[in-house]
Amino acid sequence: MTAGQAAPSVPRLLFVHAHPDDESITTGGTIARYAASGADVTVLTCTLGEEGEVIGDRWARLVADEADQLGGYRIGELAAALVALGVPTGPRFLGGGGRYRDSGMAGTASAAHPRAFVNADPDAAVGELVAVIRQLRPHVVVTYDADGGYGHPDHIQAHRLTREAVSASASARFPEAGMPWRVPKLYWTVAAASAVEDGVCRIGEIPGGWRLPEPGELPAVDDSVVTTAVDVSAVLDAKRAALAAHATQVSVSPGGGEFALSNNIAQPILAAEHFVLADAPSTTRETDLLAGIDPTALA
Ligand SMILES: CC(=O)N[C@H]1[C@@H](O[C@@H]2[C@H](O)[C@H](O)[C@@H](O)[C@H](O)[C@H]2O)O[C@H](CO)[C@@H](O)[C@@H]1O
Ligand SMILES: [Zn+2]
Repeated sequence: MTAGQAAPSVPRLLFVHAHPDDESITTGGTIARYAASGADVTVLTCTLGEEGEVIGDRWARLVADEADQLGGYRIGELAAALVALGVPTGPRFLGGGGRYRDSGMAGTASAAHPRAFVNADPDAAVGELVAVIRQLRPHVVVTYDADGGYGHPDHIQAHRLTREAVSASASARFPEAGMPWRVPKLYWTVAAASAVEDGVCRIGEIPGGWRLPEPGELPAVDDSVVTTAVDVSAVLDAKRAALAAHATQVSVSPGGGEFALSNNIAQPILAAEHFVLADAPSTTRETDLLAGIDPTALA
């Protein structure tokens, strides 16, 4: 083991996300569950979220078109969210904080920024991610599916770079990035359509100004592609607290059953989080990301 490496027998999971808030929105319950179980959990965030909108008036002028301070502020939100999820090591950014900038939603001018994540040099970014993987030696890596969950360019970029880095980590590429490490399981975080539909049906009273999603409006995948359902019902308070920590991006309803982004579209806080195990048979069905892995056999 080298400095910063976890003990061999402790399960190690790496979550690769595009912006501060994604870790809590899509995988907050899973992070909290495995952290609470004693696993070594790392959240790697690719940008600072500089191009986000801001909920409320207090910090509205931090946005990119005004003070352009939102990225720094969101580091603090991410730190608080990770405390709520039980990740003691705090925020960690691909290439170091500020290396890559939030590219903005598809079709926006911010994608032209030289540091925009979508403009990252693929070899450089993959090499940076390989170095993280080889240092952490994760048993599980989680990121988005090829569509980035809902098509955000930074999410799609995170998928592409993570997929290539997981493959490269096991190869002789990037010899300066440490000893090769084969990641046993690579997952995409997804939202199972049946769970989303059921959750939306259960939404009761919502805050003024929010609205219910239109049928099919929330990102979701057909249940048939989902390989893994992780029960997070025991850690929903931690997930709610983490969502609330991202207060410029996320609002949680007073009853705690729903959240909304700055678009004020109510989304259910689900008791299960769903994943697709990359390159696995579509018939795979599991309830544990670590299924089939013996950490003691993986030094
Ligand atoms: C969850 C997520 O990926 N959020 C991103 C996203 O933010 C959305 C964006 O501002 C959109 O215009 C709003 O309607 C929506 O409510 C927001 O969630 O894109 C931002 C810019 O790239 C990013 O900072 C934010 O983390
Ligand atoms: Zn995002």
